[in-house]
Amino acid sequence: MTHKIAVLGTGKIGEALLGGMLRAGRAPADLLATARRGERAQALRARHGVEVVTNAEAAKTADTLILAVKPQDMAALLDELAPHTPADRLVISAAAGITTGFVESRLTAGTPVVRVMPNTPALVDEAMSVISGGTHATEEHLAHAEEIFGGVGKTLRLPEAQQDAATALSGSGPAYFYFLVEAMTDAGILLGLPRDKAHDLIVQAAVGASVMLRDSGEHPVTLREAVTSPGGTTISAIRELEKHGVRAALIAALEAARDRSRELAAGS
Ligand SMILES: NC(=O)C1=CN([C@@H]2O[C@H](COP(=O)(O)OP(=O)(O)OC[C@H]3O[C@@H](n4cnc5c(N)ncnc54)[C@H](O)[C@@H]3O)[C@@H](O)[C@H]2O)C=CC1
Ligand SMILES: O=C(O)[C@@H]1CCC=N1
Repeated sequence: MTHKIAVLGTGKIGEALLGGMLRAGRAPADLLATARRGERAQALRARHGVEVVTNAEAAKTADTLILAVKPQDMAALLDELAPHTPADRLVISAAAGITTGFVESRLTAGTPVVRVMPNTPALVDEAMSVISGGTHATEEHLAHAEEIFGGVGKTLRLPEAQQDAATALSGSGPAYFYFLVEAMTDAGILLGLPRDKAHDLIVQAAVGASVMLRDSGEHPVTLREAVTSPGGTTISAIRELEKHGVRAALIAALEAARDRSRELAAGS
């Protein structure tokens, strides 16, 4: 019997995962999706060729349920699923803040739950997915989650106590880089460059820097020092970044994201 995987709540991250599982070679017939609105269900069928069913149907039919609704919608979804979800289902939650304990407490006792924090580069198979097991998750369940999320990028196991921090770093992380690109493109406009050219210059600088960060084996400080010529342009820019407290701003920003993840766990 083939192993069926259902994505429940197929929004931005759910659809990214669905597409990734298809690219990784899973047959559309081995996947299910659920959606709240009819037009969304139709769009998912048309784009991915998967069956879109009710949450109850997904819980009855699939062996693995990936829950990708907003944290604020999780309690309602779990209440809907509980009567239809046998305890042998592997339940994977991708929601920020939501603990495995929260999910376990609303499902049949003994249900294995894995918490995963992916990110949107799953769309291009460059995701970072941080994985933690709940009370009843075995090595086999964790390996299965790694196999699913490994199809769209890298995976890393961390203790669940570090998931809120991981959410601040890698879950939200891509947004910080988009924000920086946006801001630096504005700087290009100020310096008189056309917007499209400024965008291309900054994006390629970001891609080049990212590949070097990943592949060179060098520390970021070493890489930055290699760009920073004595008496040159880069150090003039770095002085302004330090003067404006950009390092402190980033530390405070990620701390705020971590705190928000904790608040979401509390249901606010
Ligand atoms: N967007 C991101 O970069 C990341 C998001 N996440 C997590 O993924 C979850 C979803 O986030 P997004 O995809 O950004 O939000 P989204 O709003 O795009 O997707 C949520 C989807 O769930 C659907 N939904 C809500 N209740 C439902 C129900 N009872 N049955 C079926 N469908 C239902 C909504 O209609 C929507 O399409 C959140 O918990 C978030 O914390 C995790 C990592 C990264
Ligand atoms: O902003 C959010 O809450 C979600 C979780 C991580 C990335 N996006």
